Amino acid sequence: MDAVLERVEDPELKVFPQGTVSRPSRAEAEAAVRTLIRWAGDNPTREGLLDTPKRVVKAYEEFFKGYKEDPAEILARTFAEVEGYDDMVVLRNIKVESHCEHHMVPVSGTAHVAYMPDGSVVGISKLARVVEAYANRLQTQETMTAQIANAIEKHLKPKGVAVVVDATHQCMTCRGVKHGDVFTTTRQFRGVFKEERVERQFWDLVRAQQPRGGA
Ligand SMILES: Nc1nc2c(ncn2[C@@H]2O[C@H](COP(=O)(O)OP(=O)(O)OP(=O)(O)O)[C@@H](O)[C@H]2O)c(=O)[nH]1
Ligand SMILES: [Zn+2]
Repeated sequence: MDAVLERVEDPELKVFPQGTVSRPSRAEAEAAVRTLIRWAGDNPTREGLLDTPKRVVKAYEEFFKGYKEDPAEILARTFAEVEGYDDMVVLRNIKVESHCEHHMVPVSGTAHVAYMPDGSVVGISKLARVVEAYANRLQTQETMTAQIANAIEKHLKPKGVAVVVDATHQCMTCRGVKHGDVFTTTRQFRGVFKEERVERQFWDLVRAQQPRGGA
């Protein structure tokens, strides 16, 4: 009989995304990897595979560390001393390494994140950290894009937010339909970024080819 997953608040986790379930032990997670190795048709007790469950579980800790990160905390510190700076802040080409919730295989790409400050600004690295916090969880690209926009909107309360994610899904390139080179683009424009003029300025900045390392 399938184990019944009960919804519990794990004290080790700071964030409780919808449906968070009781967390198995490391030994249980390693045993699950041994099961998958046997399912693939190999022998988990042979020398080359002996330490693999340990490595896979360690890798999972890294891939899914976003569940322990709290975007509210990441965006908590803002700076108001900006000499009245009142235009958009755009971070282009933030690296995105994620895993799709349907196949748990890599999704790789980039995100462009912008916001229109309303008085104060946030440390720019924090925007990249918010992208990572959601990328390091299981979700669809659409969900991740909306989550990033929602977090910035909720915690920074800017005049607007724009998030564009461009990514390839290995579940489409390495298996299934096997269509390589397909990029999926998802976008969320909120507040003033819904205005055509502001959206155009955003795209102009995203597409601007500035020399790297230049002034
Ligand atoms: N919308 C969306 N779909 C995704 C994302 N990641 C993976 N998918 C799709 O999720 C779908 C799952 O479809 P299913 O029919 O349940 O699974 P499947 O049999 O493995 O599908 P195929 O990939 O077509 O072989 C597939 O079409 C995937 O391409 C994502 O981030 N967003
Ligand atoms: Zn997938």
